[in-house]
Amino acid sequence: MLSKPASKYRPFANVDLPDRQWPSRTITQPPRWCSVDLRDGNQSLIDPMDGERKRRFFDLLIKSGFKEIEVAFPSASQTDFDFVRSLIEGNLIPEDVAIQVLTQSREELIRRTIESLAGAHRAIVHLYNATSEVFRRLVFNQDKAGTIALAVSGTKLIKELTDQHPETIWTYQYSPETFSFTEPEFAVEICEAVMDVWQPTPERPIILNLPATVEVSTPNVHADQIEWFCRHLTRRNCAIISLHPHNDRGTGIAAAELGLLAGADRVEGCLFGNGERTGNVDIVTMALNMYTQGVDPGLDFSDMRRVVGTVEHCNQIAVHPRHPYAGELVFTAFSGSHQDAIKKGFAARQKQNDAIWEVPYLPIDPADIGCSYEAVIRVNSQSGKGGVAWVLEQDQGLRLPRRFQIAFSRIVQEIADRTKRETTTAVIVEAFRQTYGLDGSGRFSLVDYSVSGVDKTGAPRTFTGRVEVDGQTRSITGQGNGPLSSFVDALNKNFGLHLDIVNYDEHAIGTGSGTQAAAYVECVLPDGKSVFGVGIDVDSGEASMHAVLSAANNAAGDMGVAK
Ligand SMILES: CC(=O)SCCNC(=O)CCNC(=O)[C@H](O)C(C)(C)COP(=O)(O)OP(=O)(O)OC[C@H]1O[C@@H](n2cnc3c(N)ncnc32)[C@H](O)[C@@H]1OP(=O)(O)O
Ligand SMILES: CC(C)C(=O)C(=O)O
Repeated sequence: MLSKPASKYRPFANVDLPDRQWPSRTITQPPRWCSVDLRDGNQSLIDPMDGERKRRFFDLLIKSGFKEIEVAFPSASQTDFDFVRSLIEGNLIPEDVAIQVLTQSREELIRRTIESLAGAHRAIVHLYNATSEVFRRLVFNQDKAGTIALAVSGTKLIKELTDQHPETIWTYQYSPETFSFTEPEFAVEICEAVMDVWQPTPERPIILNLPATVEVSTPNVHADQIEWFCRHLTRRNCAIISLHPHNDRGTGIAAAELGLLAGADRVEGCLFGNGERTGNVDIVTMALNMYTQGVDPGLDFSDMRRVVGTVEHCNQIAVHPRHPYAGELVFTAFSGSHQDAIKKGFAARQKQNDAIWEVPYLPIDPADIGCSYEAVIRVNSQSGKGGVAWVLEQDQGLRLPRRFQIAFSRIVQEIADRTKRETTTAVIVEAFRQTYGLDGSGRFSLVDYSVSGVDKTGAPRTFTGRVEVDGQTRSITGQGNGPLSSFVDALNKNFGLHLDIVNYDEHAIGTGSGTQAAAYVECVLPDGKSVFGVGIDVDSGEASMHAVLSAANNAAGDMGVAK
């Protein structure tokens, strides 16, 4: 018989909320953020952080603008306890930052937790116990009353102990752990019981943290759960509703965003989504998502590479190269049509000169998080002319005319196909220099020359010069209306070429005393084929002569030039 794994699972029951309000709301302000990297993130690591790594992470969180940071589970280990002490005794916590610590509802653990906080200016004591039916039955062997009693007894003890230390500004946080699969009525009931003990006020609210300890439903169900909870809690104005989504179904961010629409005030999560199993909600992504909607998240990730480096060091886990906003490849397009659109977007941006960001395929300006535009386009066999042209412009300041781009991109495409790997900037530049003789590899080189001046009769101008071809110097002359046409005439006559210039372009490279000129020519041959040439020189006249010679070198390869 075929096994049917799907029959092992039950669908998640929806919340009864037909008049839900959240779908028609938008996020217009950031939540209160709380980083739980040093606790929930830390407890998921193969090797939990030592004091040095915790300290580096803590400093990063402060720099990034977090005002609430869960720093430890002090009763878990001496390392965690000592870390809390080191922050307090070392006076390392800014006045406006509250450190948060987690504890189970067990007397000895609570006492140790409060002990760790002695002397803190501001502290959030966070108590949890699991409330869902399956945990009550399988893990705690407890009924609902017993589960409430555990939360209430822990809250009473914390109240008693914190009341003995009025020098600290205390906030109390309670988490009905496994909220995401707790009966909504019971979640409200247990939180009300905890509030009855703590007696929060609008001025001194309690934090009710509603964790998706395991993500078990679609994000809309999570939003319904949060809205239902907010609407049924009797003293809503005395509570900060906090979210703590995990990412088991890969929709932690969506759940958190919809949870905010549903009325939550606060979000707990980790940078880059570290955490148990598939992680906590990723605060970096959530914050930058807000950015892209014109909402200032109130967190600073403007030096993203430094943030990534520190987090990788502390967690000893690499941030994925495709991680939203932060991955090293997220601003890089390899494919031709993406490159084309990005290039056009940047060109339009230079002209439009306003503050609105509108570059196709780039939801955020890389500069906003400290990234340059250099890596926005990289070239491989999936790339097109726009990508190759971008690389040459960024690296060499060259702005190839459209038909020139098409011709050169075929050469790059051939390299990419042959090597079957990324064609780096260095390889593209080298291929360009070689193809157009900028490296001196062409058969022809111009030794010296002069062109007769214009006279009043309009007589043709005469090119007289010496050209080295295959190691031998030859004197040549030719006539034309200008320097270029007379040079072309001389080359055609003396070497059996049949060049006809059909396009000419030039532009400056750089500014000031280092300015150079780049000149591009396209010539057609008798068979209708085009050959291209480029010349670069401080003098624009010289640049154009070199461009013609470059085209001649390419034509010579094609035509079997007479010696
Ligand atoms: C969803 C979350 O992230 S919750 C946070 C989880 N984080 C951690 O567990 C990391 C830190 N934890 C630890 O270091 C240890 O678990 C400690 C120090 C807290 C406790 O260690 P131990 O005393 O050895 O207990 P153990 O780890 O086996 O925990 C299970 C016991 O705690 C009880 N328990 C679990 N949660 C709670 C709670 N919130 N309140 C009271 N008791 C609890 C269980 O019922 C079980 O009791 P039992 O042994 O009588 O059956
Ligand atoms: C303790 C709680 C908030 C938790 O970490 C979880 O439920 O994931």
